[in-house]
Amino acid sequence: MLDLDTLWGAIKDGFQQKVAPTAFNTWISTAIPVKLSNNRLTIKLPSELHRDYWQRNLTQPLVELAYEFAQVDIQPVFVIDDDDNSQVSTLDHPATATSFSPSAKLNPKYTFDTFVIGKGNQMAHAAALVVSEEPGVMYNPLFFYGGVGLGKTHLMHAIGNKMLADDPSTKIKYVTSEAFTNDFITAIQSKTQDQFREEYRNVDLLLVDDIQFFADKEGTQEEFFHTFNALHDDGKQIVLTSDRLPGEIPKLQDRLVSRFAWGLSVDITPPDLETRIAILRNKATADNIAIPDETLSYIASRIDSNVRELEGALARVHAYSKLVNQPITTELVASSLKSLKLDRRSSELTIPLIQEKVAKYYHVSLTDLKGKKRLKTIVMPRQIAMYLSRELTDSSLPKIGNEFGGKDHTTVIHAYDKIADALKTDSDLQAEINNLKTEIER
Ligand SMILES: Nc1ncnc2c1ncn2[C@@H]1O[C@H](COP(=O)(O)OP(=O)(O)OP(=O)(O)O)[C@@H](O)[C@H]1O
Repeated sequence: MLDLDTLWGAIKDGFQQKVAPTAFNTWISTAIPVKLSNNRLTIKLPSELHRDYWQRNLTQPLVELAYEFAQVDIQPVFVIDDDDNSQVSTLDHPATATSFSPSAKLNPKYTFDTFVIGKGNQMAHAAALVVSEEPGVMYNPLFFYGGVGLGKTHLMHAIGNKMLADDPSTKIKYVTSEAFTNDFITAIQSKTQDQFREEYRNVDLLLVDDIQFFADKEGTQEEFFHTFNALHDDGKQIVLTSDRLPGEIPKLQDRLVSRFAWGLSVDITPPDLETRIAILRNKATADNIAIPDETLSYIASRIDSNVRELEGALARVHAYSKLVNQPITTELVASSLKSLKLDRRSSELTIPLIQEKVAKYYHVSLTDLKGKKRLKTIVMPRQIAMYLSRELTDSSLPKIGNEFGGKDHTTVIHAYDKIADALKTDSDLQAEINNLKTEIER
């Protein structure tokens, strides 16, 4: 008869060989085996964070180590120390050790307080606030769309954080669409669809990030459709984000598109200069970085479309100033951005440069490249130039559209998707794009 202490001793020895000492001390030494019955091994962990880590990274090796030692398939069950409500999902479902994405991995820094309101996001911000105060009533679903790094995730988490602050018992689930898909696949593989449904339908607020990755995933869309309906019927709030409007997501089922239209869709556009400066100033204060106003303006003027890059630039400048042991000044920033090649994307790699190189490469005139002619010999280079503009610069979709004779951002998305799709199979095109990239980045 396999005894708990002997088994755990062997598992610990095994982990000692497998993982680095710090990891061992952090994750393994803090775990306490509680019970072994019917091959179910109950392990007590200090926090949700530990449990998430175990579920993600250590469950498989644990099962293997136990098998190696005792030739039994154990099913780990994690409970959290000193929390009576922490009887995690696996306990309620003795037949499996399936683990889905943890419930509310909200970033505590993403709150309404830390969000700077500007022209491009004020509507989104207001809608988010309304939803956080009266979830499931006004805008359901709330759908944020817009380019990368513009604060969609931040606002989504702010809603969750506010609801939790108002009522700590609120049940919230935040996942990316990929995590939803993975959970769904796990549920099918381990025949735990009921548990999956329980996880996703028994919440007050469901946040799904980047749903453009649902494109092409028929089965997942089907399941999400039912999840959506169940929550909506129950008056539970749903918040979604995507880089584009639902109708522009390729192969997104019509019934989902129409359901998403029940609520409110708000776009977030890149912040103007004043907002960028305010974001930088807030961030500098929060991180205790001493930096003159004119230097903040300088950084904000160099990076003009993506808040994530803006914050990244500040962090790098800060690190650089510590490295060279000098205070942050505009001169220091200029040289650090240069040495880090940080502003290359935004300053040197411009859309006009890309257009010029592409036009030359395919022997078409710049006017035609930016114009409206539908000749195949022109359309293809135009789409390639749009694709490269999105790949190589930080420009927003509307900005790219503008640079191509005032085209709509949906035209740019279409061009991008078309080329990205063709690149998967067309080796000639791959070679051409590679040549062009070398040409442009030279
Ligand atoms: N208005 C704002 N005020 C303060 N911080 C902001 C603002 N907008 C964005 N940020 C910060 O910029 C970073 C990127 O934002 P976020 O991750 O929310 O972007 P996103 O739109 O979800 O991007 P992606 O499409 O890549 O997921 C975060 O650190 C966020 O806190």
